[in-house]
Amino acid sequence: MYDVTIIGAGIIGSAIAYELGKYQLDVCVLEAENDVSVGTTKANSAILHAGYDPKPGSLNAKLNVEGSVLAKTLCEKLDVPRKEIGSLVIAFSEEDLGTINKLYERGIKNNVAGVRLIAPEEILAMEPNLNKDVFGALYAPTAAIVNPWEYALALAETASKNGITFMFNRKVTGIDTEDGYYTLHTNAETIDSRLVINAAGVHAEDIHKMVAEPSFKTIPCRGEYYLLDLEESGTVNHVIFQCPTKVGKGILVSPTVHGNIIVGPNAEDIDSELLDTGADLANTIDGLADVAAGARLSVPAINLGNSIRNFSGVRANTDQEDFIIEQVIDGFYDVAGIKSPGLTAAPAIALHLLDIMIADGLKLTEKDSYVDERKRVHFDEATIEEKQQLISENPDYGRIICRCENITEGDIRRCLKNELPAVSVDGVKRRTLAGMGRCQGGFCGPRVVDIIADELGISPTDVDLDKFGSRILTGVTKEAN
Ligand SMILES: Cc1cc2nc3c(=O)[nH]c(=O)nc-3n(C[C@H](O)[C@H](O)[C@H](O)COP(=O)(O)OP(=O)(O)OC[C@H]3O[C@@H](n4cnc5c(N)ncnc54)[C@H](O)[C@@H]3O)c2cc1C
Ligand SMILES: O=P(O)(O)OC[C@H](O)CO
Ligand code: FES
Repeated sequence: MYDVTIIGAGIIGSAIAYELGKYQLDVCVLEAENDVSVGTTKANSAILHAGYDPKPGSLNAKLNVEGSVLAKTLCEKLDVPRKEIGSLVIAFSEEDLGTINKLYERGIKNNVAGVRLIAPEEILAMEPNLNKDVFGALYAPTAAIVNPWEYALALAETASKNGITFMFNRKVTGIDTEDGYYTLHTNAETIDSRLVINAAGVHAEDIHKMVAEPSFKTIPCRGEYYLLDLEESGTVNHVIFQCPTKVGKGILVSPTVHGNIIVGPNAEDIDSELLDTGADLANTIDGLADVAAGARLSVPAINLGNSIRNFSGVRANTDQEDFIIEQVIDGFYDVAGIKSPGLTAAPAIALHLLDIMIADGLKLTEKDSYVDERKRVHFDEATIEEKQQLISENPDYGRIICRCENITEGDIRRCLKNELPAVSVDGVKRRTLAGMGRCQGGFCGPRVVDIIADELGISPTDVDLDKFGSRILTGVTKEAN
Protein backbone atom coordinates (compact mmCIF):
# COMPACT_ATOMS: atom_id res chain seq x y z
CA MET A 1 0.00 0.00 0.00
CA TYR A 2 1.43 3.38 -1.02
CA ASP A 3 0.67 6.51 0.98
CA VAL A 4 0.41 8.59 -2.19
CA THR A 5 0.18 7.72 -5.88
CA ILE A 6 0.74 10.39 -8.53
CA ILE A 7 -0.71 9.75 -11.99
CA GLY A 8 1.50 11.38 -14.66
CA ALA A 9 5.20 12.22 -14.86
CA GLY A 10 5.08 15.54 -16.67
CA ILE A 11 6.38 18.71 -15.02
CA ILE A 12 3.43 18.70 -12.60
CA GLY A 13 3.74 15.08 -11.44
CA SER A 14 7.51 15.50 -11.23
CA ALA A 15 7.30 18.73 -9.19
CA ILE A 16 4.86 17.07 -6.76
CA ALA A 17 7.08 13.98 -6.50
CA TYR A 18 10.09 16.21 -5.81
CA GLU A 19 8.29 17.91 -2.89
CA LEU A 20 6.88 14.65 -1.47
CA GLY A 21 10.38 13.11 -1.68
CA LYS A 22 11.38 15.25 1.29
CA TYR A 23 8.96 13.47 3.64
CA GLN A 24 8.58 10.05 5.23
CA LEU A 25 5.96 8.71 2.83
CA ASP A 26 5.75 5.79 0.41
CA VAL A 27 5.03 7.44 -2.92
CA CYS A 28 4.79 6.08 -6.43
CA VAL A 29 4.37 7.77 -9.80
CA LEU A 30 2.46 5.91 -12.52
CA GLU A 31 3.29 7.10 -16.03
CA ALA A 32 1.58 5.69 -19.12
CA GLU A 33 4.60 6.32 -21.33
CA ASN A 34 8.20 5.10 -21.07
CA ASP A 35 9.81 8.26 -19.68
CA VAL A 36 9.41 11.50 -17.78
CA SER A 37 8.24 14.50 -19.80
CA VAL A 38 6.79 12.89 -22.89
CA GLY A 39 3.44 14.74 -22.81
CA THR A 40 2.84 18.48 -23.05
CA THR A 41 5.93 19.13 -20.95
CA LYS A 42 8.22 18.25 -23.84
CA ALA A 43 6.55 20.46 -26.47
CA ASN A 44 5.91 24.05 -25.41
CA SER A 45 7.47 27.51 -25.67
CA ALA A 46 9.84 26.84 -22.72
CA ILE A 47 9.21 30.25 -21.16
CA LEU A 48 9.18 30.89 -17.42
CA HIS A 49 6.62 33.68 -17.63
CA ALA A 50 7.08 36.73 -15.43
CA GLY A 51 3.37 36.74 -14.47
CA TYR A 52 1.78 39.95 -15.84
CA ASP A 53 -0.63 38.03 -18.10
CA PRO A 54 -3.00 36.13 -15.76
CA LYS A 55 -6.00 37.82 -14.16
CA PRO A 56 -5.10 39.31 -10.73
CA GLY A 57 -6.54 37.27 -7.87
CA SER A 58 -6.57 34.03 -9.86
CA LEU A 59 -4.68 30.92 -8.82
CA ASN A 60 -3.05 31.10 -12.21
CA ALA A 61 -1.58 34.55 -11.41
CA LYS A 62 -0.47 33.71 -7.87
CA LEU A 63 1.18 30.40 -8.83
CA ASN A 64 2.77 31.87 -11.97
CA VAL A 65 4.60 34.57 -10.03
CA GLU A 66 5.53 32.24 -7.16
CA GLY A 67 6.65 29.53 -9.61
CA SER A 68 8.82 31.91 -11.57
CA VAL A 69 10.62 32.93 -8.35
CA LEU A 70 10.96 29.32 -7.13
CA ALA A 71 12.33 28.20 -10.51
CA LYS A 72 15.33 30.46 -10.10
CA THR A 73 16.63 28.62 -7.00
CA LEU A 74 15.45 25.20 -8.16
CA CYS A 75 17.18 25.41 -11.54
CA GLU A 76 20.42 26.50 -9.84
CA LYS A 77 20.18 23.72 -7.26
CA LEU A 78 19.30 20.99 -9.76
CA ASP A 79 21.56 22.25 -12.56
CA VAL A 80 18.79 22.95 -15.08
CA PRO A 81 19.64 25.33 -17.95
CA ARG A 82 17.71 28.58 -17.35
CA LYS A 83 18.46 32.08 -18.63
CA GLU A 84 16.75 35.19 -17.32
CA ILE A 85 16.64 37.08 -20.62
CA GLY A 86 13.47 39.12 -20.02
CA SER A 87 10.45 39.48 -22.27
CA LEU A 88 8.89 42.22 -24.39
CA VAL A 89 5.21 42.40 -25.34
CA ILE A 90 5.18 44.54 -28.46
CA ALA A 91 2.45 47.04 -29.34
CA PHE A 92 1.91 47.67 -33.06
CA SER A 93 -1.06 50.06 -32.77
CA GLU A 94 -2.79 52.52 -30.45
CA GLU A 95 -5.13 49.68 -29.45
CA ASP A 96 -2.14 47.48 -28.58
CA LEU A 97 -0.78 50.33 -26.43
CA GLY A 98 -4.00 50.10 -24.42
CA THR A 99 -3.45 46.34 -24.03
CA ILE A 100 0.14 46.65 -22.82
CA ASN A 101 -0.97 49.35 -20.34
CA LYS A 102 -3.49 46.87 -18.92
CA LEU A 103 -0.82 44.15 -18.79
CA TYR A 104 1.46 46.57 -16.95
CA GLU A 105 -1.27 47.23 -14.37
CA ARG A 106 -1.83 43.48 -14.02
CA GLY A 107 1.92 43.01 -13.56
CA ILE A 108 1.91 45.53 -10.70
CA LYS A 109 -1.17 43.89 -9.09
CA ASN A 110 0.40 40.43 -9.50
CA ASN A 111 3.66 41.66 -7.85
CA VAL A 112 5.84 41.03 -10.89
CA ALA A 113 9.25 42.57 -10.21
CA GLY A 114 10.63 45.25 -12.53
CA VAL A 115 7.85 45.46 -15.16
CA ARG A 116 7.90 48.72 -17.09
CA LEU A 117 6.59 50.27 -20.30
CA ILE A 118 9.25 51.28 -22.78
CA ALA A 119 9.35 53.49 -25.87
CA PRO A 120 10.27 52.52 -29.47
CA GLU A 121 13.81 53.92 -29.29
CA GLU A 122 14.74 51.76 -26.30
CA ILE A 123 12.98 48.70 -27.78
CA LEU A 124 14.86 48.94 -31.07
CA ALA A 125 18.16 49.40 -29.21
CA MET A 126 17.40 46.17 -27.33
CA GLU A 127 16.12 44.37 -30.44
CA PRO A 128 17.54 45.76 -33.70
CA ASN A 129 15.77 43.14 -35.89
CA LEU A 130 12.32 44.05 -34.65
CA ASN A 131 9.64 45.59 -36.89
CA LYS A 132 10.42 49.32 -36.96
CA ASP A 133 6.68 50.13 -36.76
CA VAL A 134 6.64 49.30 -33.06
CA PHE A 135 4.56 51.72 -30.91
CA GLY A 136 5.81 50.62 -27.48
CA ALA A 137 6.38 47.53 -25.34
CA LEU A 138 5.96 46.05 -21.90
CA TYR A 139 9.33 44.91 -20.58
CA ALA A 140 9.43 42.17 -17.93
CA PRO A 141 13.06 41.55 -16.93
CA THR A 142 12.30 38.44 -14.81
CA ALA A 143 10.93 36.35 -17.70
CA ALA A 144 13.28 33.45 -18.35
CA ILE A 145 13.84 30.57 -20.74
CA VAL A 146 14.42 27.02 -19.56
CA ASN A 147 14.96 23.52 -20.88
CA PRO A 148 11.50 22.09 -20.01
CA TRP A 149 12.30 18.39 -20.25
CA GLU A 150 15.53 18.78 -18.29
CA TYR A 151 13.52 20.67 -15.65
CA ALA A 152 11.01 17.81 -15.28
CA LEU A 153 13.77 15.21 -15.40
CA ALA A 154 15.79 17.01 -12.72
CA LEU A 155 12.79 17.10 -10.38
CA ALA A 156 11.94 13.45 -11.09
CA GLU A 157 15.53 12.22 -10.77
CA THR A 158 15.86 13.98 -7.42
CA ALA A 159 12.55 12.52 -6.24
CA SER A 160 13.73 9.07 -7.34
CA LYS A 161 17.01 9.49 -5.43
CA ASN A 162 14.87 10.32 -2.40
CA GLY A 163 13.03 7.01 -2.65
CA ILE A 164 9.99 7.85 -4.79
CA THR A 165 9.11 4.90 -7.05
CA PHE A 166 8.61 5.77 -10.74
CA MET A 167 6.75 3.12 -12.76
CA PHE A 168 6.75 3.68 -16.52
CA ASN A 169 4.55 2.06 -19.19
CA ARG A 170 1.84 2.01 -16.52
CA LYS A 171 -1.38 3.44 -17.90
CA VAL A 172 -4.07 3.84 -15.26
CA THR A 173 -7.17 2.23 -16.75
CA GLY A 174 -9.57 2.27 -13.81
CA ILE A 175 -9.80 3.20 -10.13
CA ASP A 176 -11.83 1.43 -7.42
CA THR A 177 -12.76 3.35 -4.31
CA GLU A 178 -12.19 1.08 -1.30
CA ASP A 179 -12.75 1.73 2.38
CA GLY A 180 -10.01 4.30 3.19
CA TYR A 181 -7.89 3.70 0.09
CA TYR A 182 -7.95 3.39 -3.70
CA THR A 183 -7.09 0.51 -6.01
CA LEU A 184 -5.61 1.69 -9.27
CA HIS A 185 -5.77 -0.67 -12.21
CA THR A 186 -3.05 -0.35 -14.83
CA ASN A 187 -2.11 -2.25 -17.98
CA ALA A 188 0.24 -4.21 -15.67
CA GLU A 189 -0.29 -4.62 -11.89
CA THR A 190 -2.84 -3.03 -9.57
CA ILE A 191 -1.65 -0.50 -7.03
CA ASP A 192 -3.26 0.30 -3.67
CA SER A 193 -2.85 3.81 -2.35
CA ARG A 194 -4.31 5.85 0.50
CA LEU A 195 -4.16 9.09 -1.49
CA VAL A 196 -4.20 9.71 -5.25
CA ILE A 197 -3.08 12.76 -7.22
CA ASN A 198 -4.36 13.18 -10.76
CA ALA A 199 -1.64 14.99 -12.77
CA ALA A 200 -2.49 13.37 -16.11
CA GLY A 201 -2.34 16.51 -18.29
CA VAL A 202 -4.75 16.38 -21.24
CA HIS A 203 -6.10 13.10 -19.79
CA ALA A 204 -6.88 14.47 -16.32
CA GLU A 205 -10.61 14.56 -17.16
CA ASP A 206 -10.55 10.80 -17.99
CA ILE A 207 -8.88 10.04 -14.65
CA HIS A 208 -11.29 12.34 -12.77
CA LYS A 209 -14.25 10.49 -14.28
CA MET A 210 -12.90 7.18 -12.88
CA VAL A 211 -13.90 8.35 -9.38
CA ALA A 212 -16.46 11.16 -9.75
CA GLU A 213 -19.02 12.82 -11.97
CA PRO A 214 -17.50 15.18 -14.57
CA SER A 215 -16.83 18.67 -13.17
CA PHE A 216 -14.82 20.17 -16.04
CA LYS A 217 -14.43 19.60 -19.77
CA THR A 218 -11.07 19.42 -21.54
CA ILE A 219 -10.70 21.47 -24.72
CA PRO A 220 -7.34 20.37 -26.14
CA CYS A 221 -5.67 23.17 -28.04
CA ARG A 222 -2.71 22.59 -30.35
CA GLY A 223 0.20 25.00 -30.82
CA GLU A 224 2.68 24.58 -33.66
CA TYR A 225 6.30 25.69 -33.86
CA TYR A 226 9.39 26.26 -35.97
CA LEU A 227 12.80 25.67 -34.40
CA LEU A 228 15.56 27.56 -36.18
CA ASP A 229 19.19 26.52 -36.61
CA LEU A 230 21.91 27.84 -34.30
CA GLU A 231 23.02 30.07 -37.22
CA GLU A 232 19.94 32.22 -36.49
CA SER A 233 21.04 32.76 -32.90
CA GLY A 234 20.98 36.51 -32.21
CA THR A 235 17.85 37.12 -34.30
CA VAL A 236 16.30 38.31 -31.01
CA ASN A 237 17.76 38.65 -27.52
CA HIS A 238 14.56 38.60 -25.46
CA VAL A 239 11.30 36.65 -25.55
CA ILE A 240 9.28 38.67 -28.07
CA PHE A 241 5.51 38.44 -27.58
CA GLN A 242 2.71 40.16 -29.44
CA CYS A 243 -0.34 41.34 -27.55
CA PRO A 244 -2.35 38.43 -26.14
CA THR A 245 -5.79 37.65 -27.54
CA LYS A 246 -8.65 35.59 -26.12
CA VAL A 247 -7.04 32.41 -27.53
CA GLY A 248 -3.68 32.87 -25.86
CA LYS A 249 -0.45 34.77 -25.49
CA GLY A 250 0.13 34.83 -29.24
CA ILE A 251 3.06 33.98 -31.46
CA LEU A 252 6.45 34.56 -29.92
CA VAL A 253 9.98 34.64 -31.24
CA SER A 254 12.52 33.71 -28.60
CA PRO A 255 15.98 32.31 -28.05
CA THR A 256 16.11 28.85 -26.49
CA VAL A 257 18.58 27.91 -23.76
CA HIS A 258 20.53 25.99 -26.42
CA GLY A 259 20.92 29.05 -28.64
CA ASN A 260 18.31 28.17 -31.28
CA ILE A 261 15.35 30.42 -32.05
CA ILE A 262 11.86 29.12 -31.30
CA VAL A 263 8.87 30.53 -33.20
CA GLY A 264 5.22 29.82 -32.34
CA PRO A 265 2.67 28.77 -31.19
CA ASN A 266 -0.67 29.27 -32.92
CA ALA A 267 -3.77 28.10 -31.03
CA GLU A 268 -6.18 25.61 -32.61
CA ASP A 269 -8.77 23.68 -30.63
CA ILE A 270 -8.70 20.03 -31.65
CA ASP A 271 -11.10 17.14 -31.19
CA SER A 272 -10.41 15.11 -28.01
CA GLU A 273 -10.75 12.01 -30.18
CA LEU A 274 -7.45 12.94 -31.81
CA LEU A 275 -5.48 12.70 -28.54
CA ASP A 276 -2.78 10.01 -28.64
CA THR A 277 -3.45 9.20 -32.30
CA GLY A 278 -0.44 11.13 -33.56
CA ALA A 279 -2.77 13.48 -35.46
CA ASP A 280 -3.00 15.60 -32.28
CA LEU A 281 0.68 16.51 -32.67
CA ALA A 282 0.63 16.97 -36.44
CA ASN A 283 2.01 20.07 -38.12
CA THR A 284 -0.36 21.59 -40.63
CA ILE A 285 0.08 23.90 -43.61
CA ASP A 286 -2.43 26.39 -42.19
CA GLY A 287 -1.01 26.28 -38.66
CA LEU A 288 2.54 26.87 -39.77
CA ALA A 289 1.41 29.63 -42.15
CA ASP A 290 -0.24 31.41 -39.17
CA VAL A 291 2.94 31.04 -37.16
CA ALA A 292 5.08 32.33 -40.02
CA ALA A 293 2.84 35.37 -40.55
CA GLY A 294 2.86 36.18 -36.84
CA ALA A 295 6.63 35.85 -36.60
CA ARG A 296 7.16 38.13 -39.61
CA LEU A 297 5.05 40.84 -38.00
CA SER A 298 7.47 40.91 -35.06
CA VAL A 299 10.70 40.22 -36.96
CA PRO A 300 10.17 40.96 -40.69
CA ALA A 301 13.47 39.42 -41.85
CA ILE A 302 13.22 36.26 -39.76
CA ASN A 303 14.81 33.37 -41.67
CA LEU A 304 12.25 30.58 -41.37
CA GLY A 305 14.05 28.85 -44.25
CA ASN A 306 16.68 27.93 -41.70
CA SER A 307 14.20 25.83 -39.70
CA ILE A 308 15.57 22.48 -38.51
CA ARG A 309 12.36 21.17 -37.00
CA ASN A 310 8.62 21.73 -36.78
CA PHE A 311 6.74 20.35 -33.82
CA SER A 312 3.55 20.90 -31.87
CA GLY A 313 2.20 20.55 -28.36
CA VAL A 314 -1.33 20.30 -26.94
CA ARG A 315 -2.60 22.63 -24.22
CA ALA A 316 -4.77 21.05 -21.51
CA ASN A 317 -7.30 23.91 -21.76
CA THR A 318 -10.66 23.35 -20.06
CA ASP A 319 -14.02 25.09 -19.78
CA GLN A 320 -12.74 26.54 -16.47
CA GLU A 321 -10.76 29.76 -16.58
CA ASP A 322 -8.32 28.84 -13.82
CA PHE A 323 -6.12 25.89 -12.86
CA ILE A 324 -8.13 23.14 -11.10
CA ILE A 325 -6.30 22.08 -7.93
CA GLU A 326 -8.66 20.54 -5.42
CA GLN A 327 -9.78 17.49 -3.47
CA VAL A 328 -12.48 15.75 -5.53
CA ILE A 329 -13.46 13.08 -3.04
CA ASP A 330 -11.82 12.08 0.22
CA GLY A 331 -8.11 11.52 -0.54
CA PHE A 332 -8.35 12.02 -4.33
CA TYR A 333 -6.91 15.24 -5.77
CA ASP A 334 -7.18 16.81 -9.23
CA VAL A 335 -4.31 18.90 -10.54
CA ALA A 336 -6.05 19.48 -13.84
CA GLY A 337 -6.47 22.08 -16.55
CA ILE A 338 -2.80 22.94 -16.18
CA LYS A 339 -2.50 25.03 -19.30
CA SER A 340 0.04 27.83 -19.74
CA PRO A 341 1.74 29.01 -17.50
CA GLY A 342 1.85 25.48 -16.05
CA LEU A 343 5.55 24.99 -16.73
CA THR A 344 6.32 28.18 -14.83
CA ALA A 345 3.87 27.56 -12.02
CA ALA A 346 4.80 23.86 -11.48
CA PRO A 347 6.86 24.18 -8.25
CA ALA A 348 4.28 26.55 -6.76
CA ILE A 349 1.45 24.21 -7.82
CA ALA A 350 3.19 21.39 -5.93
CA LEU A 351 3.48 23.49 -2.76
CA HIS A 352 -0.11 24.75 -3.10
CA LEU A 353 -1.36 21.16 -3.41
CA LEU A 354 0.64 20.10 -0.35
CA ASP A 355 -0.96 22.96 1.63
CA ILE A 356 -4.41 21.68 0.62
CA MET A 357 -3.48 18.09 1.53
CA ILE A 358 -2.09 19.19 4.90
CA ALA A 359 -5.29 21.12 5.60
CA ASP A 360 -7.17 17.89 4.74
CA GLY A 361 -5.16 16.01 7.38
CA LEU A 362 -1.98 14.79 5.65
CA LYS A 363 0.81 14.55 8.23
CA LEU A 364 4.26 15.30 6.87
CA THR A 365 7.44 14.33 8.72
CA GLU A 366 10.68 15.37 7.06
CA LYS A 367 13.17 12.62 6.26
CA ASP A 368 16.32 12.72 8.39
CA SER A 369 18.21 13.50 5.22
CA TYR A 370 17.33 13.86 1.57
CA VAL A 371 19.07 14.78 -1.65
CA ASP A 372 18.41 18.31 -2.85
CA GLU A 373 21.06 18.84 -5.48
CA ARG A 374 22.06 17.46 -8.84
CA LYS A 375 24.96 17.96 -11.20
CA ARG A 376 24.83 17.28 -14.92
CA VAL A 377 28.00 16.09 -16.64
CA HIS A 378 28.07 17.27 -20.25
CA PHE A 379 31.40 16.82 -21.99
CA ASP A 380 30.77 19.79 -24.29
CA GLU A 381 30.23 22.13 -21.33
CA ALA A 382 33.33 20.95 -19.40
CA THR A 383 36.60 22.91 -19.15
CA ILE A 384 39.67 21.60 -21.03
CA GLU A 385 41.05 20.16 -17.78
CA GLU A 386 37.72 18.46 -16.98
CA LYS A 387 37.57 17.06 -20.52
CA GLN A 388 41.06 15.60 -20.21
CA GLN A 389 40.11 14.08 -16.87
CA LEU A 390 36.87 12.58 -18.28
CA ILE A 391 38.70 11.03 -21.26
CA SER A 392 41.51 9.63 -19.12
CA GLU A 393 38.95 8.00 -16.80
CA ASN A 394 36.72 6.78 -19.63
CA PRO A 395 37.85 6.81 -23.28
CA ASP A 396 34.16 6.86 -24.38
CA TYR A 397 34.33 10.61 -23.72
CA GLY A 398 36.95 10.87 -26.45
CA ARG A 399 34.53 9.70 -29.17
CA ILE A 400 32.13 12.28 -30.57
CA ILE A 401 28.87 10.63 -31.67
CA CYS A 402 26.72 13.71 -32.36
CA ARG A 403 28.84 16.10 -34.41
CA CYS A 404 26.25 18.87 -34.58
CA GLU A 405 26.05 19.13 -30.78
CA ASN A 406 29.45 17.68 -29.76
CA ILE A 407 27.96 14.86 -27.73
CA THR A 408 30.27 11.99 -26.84
CA GLU A 409 29.71 8.28 -26.46
CA GLY A 410 30.45 8.76 -22.75
CA ASP A 411 27.54 11.24 -22.40
CA ILE A 412 25.19 8.83 -24.16
CA ARG A 413 26.22 5.72 -22.25
CA ARG A 414 25.96 7.58 -18.94
CA CYS A 415 22.36 8.69 -19.55
CA LEU A 416 21.44 5.06 -20.25
CA LYS A 417 22.66 4.10 -16.76
CA ASN A 418 21.68 7.18 -14.76
CA GLU A 419 18.88 7.58 -12.23
CA LEU A 420 15.69 7.21 -14.36
CA PRO A 421 17.68 6.20 -17.45
CA ALA A 422 16.76 6.89 -21.07
CA VAL A 423 15.18 3.97 -22.91
CA SER A 424 14.69 5.47 -26.39
CA VAL A 425 16.50 7.57 -28.98
CA ASP A 426 14.42 10.62 -28.01
CA GLY A 427 15.06 9.85 -24.33
CA VAL A 428 18.79 10.10 -25.11
CA LYS A 429 18.14 13.33 -27.04
CA ARG A 430 16.27 14.90 -24.13
CA ARG A 431 19.11 14.04 -21.73
CA THR A 432 22.20 14.71 -23.86
CA LEU A 433 21.07 16.82 -26.88
CA ALA A 434 22.36 14.11 -29.29
CA GLY A 435 20.05 14.49 -32.29
CA MET A 436 19.04 18.09 -31.47
CA GLY A 437 21.38 19.60 -34.06
CA ARG A 438 21.14 20.76 -37.65
CA CYS A 439 20.97 17.24 -39.13
CA GLN A 440 18.34 16.20 -36.53
CA GLY A 441 19.99 12.86 -35.91
CA GLY A 442 20.58 12.02 -39.59
CA PHE A 443 24.25 11.45 -38.81
CA CYS A 444 24.28 10.40 -35.15
CA GLY A 445 20.94 8.53 -35.03
CA PRO A 446 22.21 5.11 -36.21
CA ARG A 447 25.15 5.25 -33.76
CA VAL A 448 22.78 6.20 -30.92
CA VAL A 449 20.58 3.20 -31.81
CA ASP A 450 23.64 0.90 -31.63
CA ILE A 451 24.73 2.30 -28.27
CA ILE A 452 21.22 1.93 -26.80
CA ALA A 453 21.03 -1.65 -28.09
CA ASP A 454 24.43 -2.40 -26.57
CA GLU A 455 23.63 -0.85 -23.16
CA LEU A 456 20.16 -2.38 -22.89
CA GLY A 457 21.29 -5.73 -24.28
CA ILE A 458 18.65 -5.73 -27.01
CA SER A 459 18.67 -5.92 -30.79
CA PRO A 460 18.85 -2.59 -32.68
CA THR A 461 15.51 -3.57 -34.24
CA ASP A 462 13.98 -3.41 -30.74
CA VAL A 463 15.16 0.15 -30.06
CA ASP A 464 12.35 2.71 -29.88
CA LEU A 465 12.48 6.20 -31.36
CA ASP A 466 10.26 7.63 -28.62
CA LYS A 467 7.21 5.95 -27.09
CA PHE A 468 7.17 2.23 -26.34
CA GLY A 469 6.80 0.30 -29.60
CA SER A 470 7.90 3.17 -31.89
CA ARG A 471 10.52 1.01 -33.59
CA ILE A 472 12.90 2.59 -36.10
CA LEU A 473 14.39 -0.45 -37.80
CA THR A 474 12.54 -3.39 -39.31
CA GLY A 475 15.48 -5.64 -40.21
CA VAL A 476 18.86 -5.94 -41.89
CA THR A 477 19.12 -4.39 -45.38
CA LYS A 478 22.78 -5.17 -46.00
CA GLU A 479 25.44 -7.02 -44.05
CA ALA A 480 28.59 -5.19 -42.95
CA ASN A 481 31.70 -6.25 -44.89
C1 LIG B 1 1.88 25.02 -27.20
C2 LIG B 1 2.13 25.16 -25.73
C3 LIG B 1 2.98 26.14 -25.25
C4 LIG B 1 3.19 26.29 -23.88
N1 LIG B 1 4.13 27.17 -23.45
C5 LIG B 1 4.35 27.32 -22.13
C6 LIG B 1 5.35 28.21 -21.67
O1 LIG B 1 6.11 28.78 -22.45
N2 LIG B 1 5.46 28.41 -20.34
C7 LIG B 1 4.64 27.79 -19.45
O2 LIG B 1 4.76 28.07 -18.26
N3 LIG B 1 3.73 26.88 -19.85
C8 LIG B 1 3.59 26.62 -21.17
N4 LIG B 1 2.69 25.70 -21.60
C9 LIG B 1 1.96 24.91 -20.62
C10 LIG B 1 2.83 23.78 -20.06
O3 LIG B 1 3.55 23.14 -21.09
C11 LIG B 1 1.91 22.80 -19.35
O4 LIG B 1 1.15 23.49 -18.40
C12 LIG B 1 2.66 21.69 -18.64
O5 LIG B 1 3.62 21.09 -19.45
C13 LIG B 1 1.64 20.67 -18.14
O6 LIG B 1 2.33 19.66 -17.49
P1 LIG B 1 1.56 18.37 -16.98
O7 LIG B 1 2.53 17.60 -16.16
O8 LIG B 1 0.26 18.76 -16.37
O9 LIG B 1 1.15 17.59 -18.30
P2 LIG B 1 1.99 16.53 -19.18
O10 LIG B 1 3.37 16.96 -19.43
O11 LIG B 1 1.16 16.24 -20.39
O12 LIG B 1 2.07 15.24 -18.24
C14 LIG B 1 0.95 14.44 -18.00
C15 LIG B 1 1.43 13.01 -18.00
O13 LIG B 1 0.36 12.16 -17.61
C16 LIG B 1 0.51 10.94 -18.32
N5 LIG B 1 -0.78 10.25 -18.33
C17 LIG B 1 -1.91 10.62 -18.98
N6 LIG B 1 -2.88 9.70 -18.78
C18 LIG B 1 -2.36 8.74 -17.99
C19 LIG B 1 -2.86 7.53 -17.45
N7 LIG B 1 -4.11 7.11 -17.70
N8 LIG B 1 -2.04 6.78 -16.68
C20 LIG B 1 -0.77 7.17 -16.41
N9 LIG B 1 -0.25 8.32 -16.92
C21 LIG B 1 -1.03 9.08 -17.69
C22 LIG B 1 0.94 11.38 -19.70
O14 LIG B 1 1.57 10.34 -20.42
C23 LIG B 1 1.86 12.53 -19.38
O15 LIG B 1 3.22 12.15 -19.34
C24 LIG B 1 2.50 25.48 -22.97
C25 LIG B 1 1.66 24.47 -23.45
C26 LIG B 1 1.52 24.28 -24.82
C27 LIG B 1 0.72 23.14 -25.33
O1 LIG C 1 -0.75 30.60 -25.98
P1 LIG C 1 -0.81 30.33 -24.50
O2 LIG C 1 -1.43 31.40 -23.70
O3 LIG C 1 -1.34 28.97 -24.21
O4 LIG C 1 0.71 30.35 -23.99
C1 LIG C 1 1.63 29.46 -24.49
C2 LIG C 1 3.02 29.84 -23.99
O5 LIG C 1 3.06 29.99 -22.63
C3 LIG C 1 3.57 31.04 -24.64
O6 LIG C 1 3.88 30.73 -25.96
S1 FES D 1 25.08 14.67 -35.67
FE1 FES D 1 23.65 14.63 -34.10
S2 FES D 1 22.13 16.07 -34.68
FE2 FES D 1 23.56 16.08 -36.29
